[in-house]
Amino acid sequence: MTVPVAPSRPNASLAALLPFPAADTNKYRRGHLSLVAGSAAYPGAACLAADGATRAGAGYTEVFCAGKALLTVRGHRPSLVARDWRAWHPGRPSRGGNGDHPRACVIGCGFDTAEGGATAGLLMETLRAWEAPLLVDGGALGLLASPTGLRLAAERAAKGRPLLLTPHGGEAARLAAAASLAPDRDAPALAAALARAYGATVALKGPRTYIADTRGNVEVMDRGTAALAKAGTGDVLAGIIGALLAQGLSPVDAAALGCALHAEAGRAAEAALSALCVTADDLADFLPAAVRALAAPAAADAHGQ
Ligand SMILES: NC(=O)C1=CN([C@@H]2O[C@H](COP(=O)(O)OP(=O)(O)OC[C@H]3O[C@@H](n4cnc5c(N)ncnc54)[C@H](O)[C@@H]3O)[C@@H](O)[C@H]2O)[C@@H](O)CC1
Ligand SMILES: Nc1ncnc2c1ncn2[C@@H]1O[C@H](COP(=O)(O)OP(=O)(O)O)[C@@H](O)[C@H]1O
Repeated sequence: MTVPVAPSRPNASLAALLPFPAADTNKYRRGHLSLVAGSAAYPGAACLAADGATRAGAGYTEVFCAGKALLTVRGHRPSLVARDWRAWHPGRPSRGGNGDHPRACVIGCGFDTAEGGATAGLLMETLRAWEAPLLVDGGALGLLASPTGLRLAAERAAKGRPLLLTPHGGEAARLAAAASLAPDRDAPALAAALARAYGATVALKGPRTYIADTRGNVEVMDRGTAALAKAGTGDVLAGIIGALLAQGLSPVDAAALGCALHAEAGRAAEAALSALCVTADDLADFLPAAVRALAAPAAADAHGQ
């Protein structure tokens, strides 16, 4: 089974989506990202996602993590606001209302499925009650791959509440099995089928990343580098895309721009550090170079025509 795939967007279209701040903005108006991430086993994933989010422009990044991860997250960056995830209440209305105070939530980076009940409860309650855009990543994708997850995803779609999934190949296989999708699909067809089954925008990650929307459109992002094939780079990507959602981009635009920025940051890191030595910890520091690569008029390379 094959589906038509649109090519990577040109630089000019991506650059037009960059959410540079207005002169009279404030930290809340710029976008408030709630990052429900970081178990006792994987506190680093919350730190990596928060690095991506803050560098990608979120005005306020708030991490809700396991109690045992709090010290690690608080010590990672002074600008991060870190709270115990028992204080996460997805049904509470946001301060300032939606228009003046745009919000998004990323859930699942560093969720440890062995933690079972606690993380499953966080995901299911967030699917049910969180009205603003929601990105599900990492260990939460394994929890979503269940009859309850499928039902809550369908209920979100029926209410028009945006959902975005960022699986790697292993996580996509679990999501497909839970939705009884035949396994013999190529990556673009799998992304499209998952988008339909979960009523979500899907960025199926890999050497090429396929972004499928809920109407059956699929586009590829093929600017990456094998330097990105290291633990934790996906957590940084989730934070970047979450920050773009919080700044008002639609799920498909946030995925397209976020994946392109992540890939450009990987290439800039590779140029400085070599493909061997790049780590996920480096990526956020190369996001400024990625922004410049997309935004500069001189960046009209093969992707920019
Ligand atoms: N520093 C940290 O704290 C890190 C935490 N992480 C977290 O660790 C948790 C588990 O994530 P993992 O991805 O390690 O484990 P998973 O168990 O979710 O997935 C890995 C399994 O999927 C299979 N697989 C198939 N196709 C794959 C593909 N294209 N890419 C990767 N794996 C593929 C692998 O063979 C492996 O068996 C997540 O919550 C994640 O966010 C990881 O992101 C690594 C870094
Ligand atoms: N060979 C490759 N070429 C380009 N990009 C890659 C390659 N391998 C992995 N990536 C990218 O690296 C990231 C890995 O994400 P993921 O598998 O979720 O890692 P983790 O769970 O460790 O954070 C994805 O954005 C993926 O597209």
